Amino acid sequence: IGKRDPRMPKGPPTIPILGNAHLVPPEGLFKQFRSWAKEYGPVFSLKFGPSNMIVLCDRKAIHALLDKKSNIYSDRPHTYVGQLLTKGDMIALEQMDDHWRLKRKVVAHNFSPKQLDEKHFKVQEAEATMLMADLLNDPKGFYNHIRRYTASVASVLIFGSRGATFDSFWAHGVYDVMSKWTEAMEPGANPPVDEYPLLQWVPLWLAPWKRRAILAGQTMDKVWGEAVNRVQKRRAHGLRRDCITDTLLDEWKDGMPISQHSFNNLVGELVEGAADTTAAQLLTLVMAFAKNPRVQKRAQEEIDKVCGTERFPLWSDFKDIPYINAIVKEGMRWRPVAVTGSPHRVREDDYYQGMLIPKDSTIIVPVWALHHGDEFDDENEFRPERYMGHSKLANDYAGSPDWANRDHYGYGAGRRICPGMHFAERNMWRVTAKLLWAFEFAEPLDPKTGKVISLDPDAYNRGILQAPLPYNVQVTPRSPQHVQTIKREIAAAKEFLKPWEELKD
Ligand code: HEM
Repeated sequence: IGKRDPRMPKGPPTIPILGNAHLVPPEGLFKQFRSWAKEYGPVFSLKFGPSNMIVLCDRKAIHALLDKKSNIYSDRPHTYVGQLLTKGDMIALEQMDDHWRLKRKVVAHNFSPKQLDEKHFKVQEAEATMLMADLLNDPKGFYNHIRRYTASVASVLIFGSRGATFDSFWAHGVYDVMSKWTEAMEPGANPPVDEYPLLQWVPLWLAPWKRRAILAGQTMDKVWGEAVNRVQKRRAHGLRRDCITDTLLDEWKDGMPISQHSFNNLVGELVEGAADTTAAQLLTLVMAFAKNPRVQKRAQEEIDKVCGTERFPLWSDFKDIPYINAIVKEGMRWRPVAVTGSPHRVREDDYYQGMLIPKDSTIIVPVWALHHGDEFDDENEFRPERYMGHSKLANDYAGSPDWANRDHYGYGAGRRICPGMHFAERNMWRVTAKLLWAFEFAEPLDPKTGKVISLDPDAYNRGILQAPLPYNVQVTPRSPQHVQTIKREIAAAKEFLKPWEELKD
């Protein structure tokens, strides 16, 4: 046990029983992947007791395996902690079976480019106007205003209720779930229970990691149970709203093809997928703007030429303001929220360039390590210019056979690639363009000395999803004309969002 099959890709030397388990740092495994790739080659392996992990820090290998052989590379590793947390009901952790296909279809249909560009965009536009209004009224609260925006857009589309302030259940509920979820699931934060199943029998009182997972699951059940209850209560009063949960409840009125718990988690998971990840990337961008006035200036020059001060940038300006797309991509490269991607599992023995990839190996796309490899000059610099040759959206590159030209791996790869990416790309483009059109972002000043307080670009939370820890920036409107234009649009945005106002009990 713990010994590497010599036919497998190379990796760090193993010790009996543990294999490489003793080498996993309690945090920062995502950075360690880069060091190991440099030492053992871009496709390397790790042993955790009897289990195998294959890390693909290599564009060509990702395409050859996850994209081209997705029929065998699209399961998920079994996770005891994930099971404790979700009771098996979570699309992101499920095996590639009929249950997963049914759920994936719901997501793909509701968040297709067509649905987004013909229907949902109006919600995104109106909420983005409200975000600008929030930043005008309370610039210091920008951190939660951005988190409110992403949660509220998702809650409108999914539950038919907006979170007008961060205090609203519809805005903060998802963050209550996610903070517990990401801590409980961080690679390295739990004992290797999947490799040594005996650990499952450690009693609860001796296993804080188990208690943490159960607690995270209880929070999840409570929040999504309440969300669905609120929808059902509203419907019992004859109030049907235009949203995904109502549509599914109508469609499945004669019987659900999944359990109630699975349904609650499915709709909840969509808000989870949408809110925290997108907010993390947007908060990364705001920090990058404050630290890089040059980037803001270049973007604003492009935006001003197209929009002036009289109107906001719109999605229809996408082609005319190419720097915004480059900024969004550079944010995904520089600080990808899913630092180690989401693990896949291979169904059968396979070979890559003569190396054995044993059945049931966990396959990792080490997103942060790929994005900080030697192919990027000054990989620690935030420099959108590196993406100026990539004028398309992420899905165009992910679906292309030209693997060498892929923009980034922030949404994963293969058949499990993020089904919310069309939604995320549009959210990020819209908000980034509008924020830069309206505001200047600068690092904060020390009130006593008047000196600039430099923001720490590495101050991120731990966990499988990493967002900047709360920080301060100065947010200043660019001109009175910009302020006037925002104010002019607020009434129409509020009116549009009225049908999704939160109901009072
Ligand atoms: C910037 C925003 C986002 C990022 C960076 C992101 C990233 C990811 C990644 C890395 C995966 C795993 C892919 C893989 O296994 O290879 C994933 C899966 C998933 N994402 Fe996203 N995501 C984002 C936004 C969204 C949105 C807006 C939604 C929902 C509308 C969503 C829903 C999902 C779901 C349901 C899965 C699981 C798919 C499966 O296992 O089949 N995500 N996402």
